[in-house]
Amino acid sequence: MREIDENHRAIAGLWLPLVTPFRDGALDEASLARLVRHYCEQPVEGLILAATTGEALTLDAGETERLVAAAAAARTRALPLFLGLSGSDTRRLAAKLEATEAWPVEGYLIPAPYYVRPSQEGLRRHFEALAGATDRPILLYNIPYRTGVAIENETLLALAELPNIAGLKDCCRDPQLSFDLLCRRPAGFSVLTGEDALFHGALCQGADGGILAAAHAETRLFAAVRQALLAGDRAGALARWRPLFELARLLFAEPSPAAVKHWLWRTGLIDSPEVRLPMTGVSPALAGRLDAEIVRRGTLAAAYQRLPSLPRGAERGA
Ligand SMILES: O=C(O)C1=N[C@H](C(=O)O)C[C@H](O)C1
Repeated sequence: MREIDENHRAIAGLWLPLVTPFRDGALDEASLARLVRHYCEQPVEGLILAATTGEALTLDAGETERLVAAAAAARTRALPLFLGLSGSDTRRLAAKLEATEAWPVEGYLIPAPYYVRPSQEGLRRHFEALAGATDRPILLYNIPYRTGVAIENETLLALAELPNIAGLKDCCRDPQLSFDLLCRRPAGFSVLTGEDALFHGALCQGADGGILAAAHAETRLFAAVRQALLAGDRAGALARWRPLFELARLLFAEPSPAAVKHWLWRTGLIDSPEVRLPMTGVSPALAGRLDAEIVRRGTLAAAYQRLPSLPRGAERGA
């Protein structure tokens, strides 16, 4: 049976897979520090560095290390940092995990191996080996449409028995499978959705939170959806969610994170919207829609003030 390490807090609430700012081809540490300081003031429970949104596959080892060090140094509160690590060679990935032992991160987000399409037994043994290579908590990441292989619920439940397999970032895009997992998961195994447009639905099914690139924008409002549900205010949650659903779709209208970076650039949080190839910047048409939405939301923010307020302290997280 799973033993929950007292040091491993349950992972819940709104987590942000932070973009990696670039300027003139290099890691932009000034923008990174500005971003981290900004999100330290928002109701987020943690940051994930070098995940999909962080364009991890374009970072070299030195840049990833600098990214982590700079983000950790910029924190103005004890905001947990998780590191995205991916790979399709179990031995090399375990070595990468060990190499980050002294880095200032609290845990890892690790997707299924991509391209090679292993069996469920292969997936189980892969993650068992990784769990054995660190004492830190690991969030599994099931995103079959990116990796080419699904981690099935039976495999997830077997892995959930390991003490440092702390939970799942769920991007299976099948609400029935997600609900089946939520019904059968052991205590202490967190499930957070990584499907931005499904955030409200996942919370209603019992998910613990979300890891959402779209929450770079309107962060407080994303957090408020969950807080309203926790407070039993279903109508308030839905009222807050409707405009966020449209925003999430807009920010994913073209391959992510180009739109998120455009938004952050236009709102002054990063100095450049640069992405690294093979990702490309937003099209002129999407840039126009994003700019119009940024302007429109200036007005929307006022409308939110008129919604019934949440219980005291609720917006800060559970
Ligand atoms: O950065 C991530 O990791 C995220 N993954 C999902 C994806 O791969 O598209 C989306 C989520 O918002 C962030």
